[in-house]
Amino acid sequence: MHPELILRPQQMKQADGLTVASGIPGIELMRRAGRAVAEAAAKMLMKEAHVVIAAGPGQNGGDGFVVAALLAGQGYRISLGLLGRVEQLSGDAVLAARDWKGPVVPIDSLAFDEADLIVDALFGTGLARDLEGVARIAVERMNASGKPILAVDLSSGIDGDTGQVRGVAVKANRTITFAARKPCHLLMPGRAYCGDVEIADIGIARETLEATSGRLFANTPSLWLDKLPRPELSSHKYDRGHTLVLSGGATRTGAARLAARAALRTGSGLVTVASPPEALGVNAAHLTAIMLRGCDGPEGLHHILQDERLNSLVLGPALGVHSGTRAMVAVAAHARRSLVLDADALTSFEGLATEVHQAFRHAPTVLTPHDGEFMRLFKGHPDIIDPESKIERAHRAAAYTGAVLVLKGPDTVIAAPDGRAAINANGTPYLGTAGSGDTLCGIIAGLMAQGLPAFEAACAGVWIHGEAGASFGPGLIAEDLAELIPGVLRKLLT
Ligand SMILES: NC(=O)C1=CN([C@@H]2O[C@H](COP(=O)(O)OP(=O)(O)OC[C@H]3O[C@@H](n4cnc5c(N)ncnc54)[C@H](OP(=O)(O)O)[C@@H]3O)[C@@H](O)[C@H]2O)[C@@H](O)CC1
Ligand SMILES: [K+]
Repeated sequence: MHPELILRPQQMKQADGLTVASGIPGIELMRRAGRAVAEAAAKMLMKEAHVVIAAGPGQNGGDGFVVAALLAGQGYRISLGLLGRVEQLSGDAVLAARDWKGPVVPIDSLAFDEADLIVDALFGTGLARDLEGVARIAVERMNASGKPILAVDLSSGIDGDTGQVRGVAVKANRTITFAARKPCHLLMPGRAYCGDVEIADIGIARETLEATSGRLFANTPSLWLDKLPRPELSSHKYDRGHTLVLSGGATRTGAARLAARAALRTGSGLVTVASPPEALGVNAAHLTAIMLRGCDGPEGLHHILQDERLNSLVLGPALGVHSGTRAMVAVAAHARRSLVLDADALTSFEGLATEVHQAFRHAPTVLTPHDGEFMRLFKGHPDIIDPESKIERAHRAAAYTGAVLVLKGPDTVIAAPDGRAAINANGTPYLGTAGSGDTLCGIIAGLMAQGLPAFEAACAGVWIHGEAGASFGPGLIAEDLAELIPGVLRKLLT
């Protein structure tokens, strides 16, 4: 399978159509889909177990009929309930329903409480509106039963494209999807509702999936591994870039050091902390391999950047929310180095997004807001903050600023101004700890210092950060993260 591919519902429909046109009948695809679900169900069941199948009015329901026939043939006890009437079915679902020789009962008479396993085949990618009435009650009863639920394609009630709940949705333990993941398998809350997702190959060719999938990906190493820097025998530290991290004032210096250490651990050949004069003492007391320079405001930064070897900058963590920070961002953007902006560097532009309109299109720039920072930065720009899809929000912000957007959260989305986007899925709740975001900035800047383009650096950085956090688990603090980076890189590079 191709884990980086994601197909939006419309694109999946297109891939399905092309496959049928190439000579594989739709009912054959449906039978393969149903077989994959039946195989997964059988692995979850004892012999002669009772399987309750909720089938919907479309092709997702058709898959449900295939599952029913296959599992009945293997000796399982099946109850199948349909939303609507058999005569109302259309397309391949009609053929699939003919294969099922057992009774079809109205969905509201299904006894979910008596199931050993519930198969949710109510709605898939064709969900068109919020669940109401009988459909809504069926989902609520499934969830209330406490029985294990296996979803066909996706949890019914989840919007395949945005991952949002349409009124109510099935809390599935597991989902079998077909050919490729859909956005809802990675975006929250859909990811949580779908449970463990398995991709079943139903014979749709890779070329077809690639031709229809567009520029949205799952953030897996296959996206950027070939671009990850690998030092050669003849490499010199100066070949591996020089990252500059701006420090906050005397009582706010830790964030910059966290970012700086992460950049160094990620392979930036040299790293310097640029510190306000009054904070030089405290920074000096805590730095060893990382260098230190005094930097007095925007003019100081302008002066330091006369050194062309400083090729990657981190600006924002603990810098303070004020016009001085905005001026520093302007100097950095003007200097045309790789740039990572986070925290105060973003919040200082609260309500002033027009000041960053296309500001970053001349140099590789990555903005790393969480939802709150994103909303503050683009306040007054409903076209950017209102779309329901997180991918769309990130896309629009990237196009507006000319920067790569890392819209952080449990389902971090990375979007480039050229239209590429990736959804990350390896994050861990343990990353929600003070200083974790500073470390992420340092990783991304460290990768850009070594020549990785902004989008790949952001994707790789988010993934490495997630992997580092997950490898530690409970008790993780930001100081641990930088020390975990070598282990993650070792696995990627060897
Ligand atoms: N693509 C592929 O390669 C393959 C796809 N396959 C399968 O097909 C699935 C997609 O099938 P699909 O397009 O028929 O959509 P599906 O999700 O069954 O729902 C549509 C039906 O629900 C109805 N409806 C919608 N919303 C509603 C609501 N809120 N409340 C009530 N009703 C609502 C809607 O009615 P309408 O909107 O027309 O009134 C229509 O009747 C896909 O997920 C996968 O499982 C596999 O067989 C293998 C190959
Ligand atoms: K479903």
